[in-house]
Amino acid sequence: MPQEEGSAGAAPGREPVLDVTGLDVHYGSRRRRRRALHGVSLTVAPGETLGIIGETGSGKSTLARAVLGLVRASAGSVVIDGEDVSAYDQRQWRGLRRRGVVQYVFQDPLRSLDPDLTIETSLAEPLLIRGVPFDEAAARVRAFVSRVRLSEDLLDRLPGELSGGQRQRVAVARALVAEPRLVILDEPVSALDSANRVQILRILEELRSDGVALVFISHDLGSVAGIADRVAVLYRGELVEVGTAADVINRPRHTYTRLLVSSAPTLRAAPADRAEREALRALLHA
Ligand SMILES: Nc1ncnc2c1ncn2[C@@H]1O[C@H](COP(=O)(O)OP(=O)(O)OP(=O)(O)O)[C@@H](O)[C@H]1O
Repeated sequence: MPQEEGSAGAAPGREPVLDVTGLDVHYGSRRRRRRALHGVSLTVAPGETLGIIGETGSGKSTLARAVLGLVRASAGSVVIDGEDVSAYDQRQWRGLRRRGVVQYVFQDPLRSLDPDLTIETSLAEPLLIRGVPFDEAAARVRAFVSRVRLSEDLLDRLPGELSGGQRQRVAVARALVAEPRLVILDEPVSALDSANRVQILRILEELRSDGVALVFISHDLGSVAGIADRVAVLYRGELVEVGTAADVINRPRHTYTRLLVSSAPTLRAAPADRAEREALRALLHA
């Protein structure tokens, strides 16, 4: 099978930051055991953004959790920045997180931010944990705040005193301030209005030049298409198609991808009509 169809390989010659091979994840036990991911393989290179799209229940969050060590895989391996983390215990995971190698941004920024810490403390924390001296951390926080287009006036506030868009910018800043190698963003713009959505996507686009690898998860192909170098399509726990964003949109190969593209009219000059979408759905469920 050609590589682009089912395994998201990084560009040759660059050591991947994330290398997932043959990942299986199950939930439940015995008769309630259910497979959530099957045979997922992907890599993400430094400075690359991989978009992962799929409908609700396709396994996107499970993939993120497995990469972050929050659920245990039943088969396969996860290598982050050259370290095989598949068999890490809790202590080793704590060490990896403390070093700030991998960061996570949730759809709801309140989950990424401690409600009792000021924005300044939240942003400084990842740096202080890594041993950056206080004055240097404060200076880096101020520089980063302007990169994510937030006013320094917000630094003294609590997360509850910010708008949703401001909070998500803080969450993105917190994930990136300590220069991680890999950031996983799980539906980071889904809860935002279109102006804030565009702003966050622009900020991420700019920060990519720092060489961080981004995994951008969404159910919406439209949100991912503008930012991802490559797009991986997850369907019922399996990667069914991987390619450049342009290829996936203009030449979708899998029936499910064709349905996704046809359901996102802004992506195509001539959107599919209802009859075409019905026909694709029938084919998918045949
Ligand atoms: N803790 C859990 N226990 C049992 N089953 C789970 C658990 N978490 C997820 N699942 C199941 O695993 C499958 C994949 O779920 P997952 O949350 O990864 O999908 P998703 O693509 O992120 O969906 P959404 O877009 O709705 O967040 C679903 O069938 C879901 O019901």
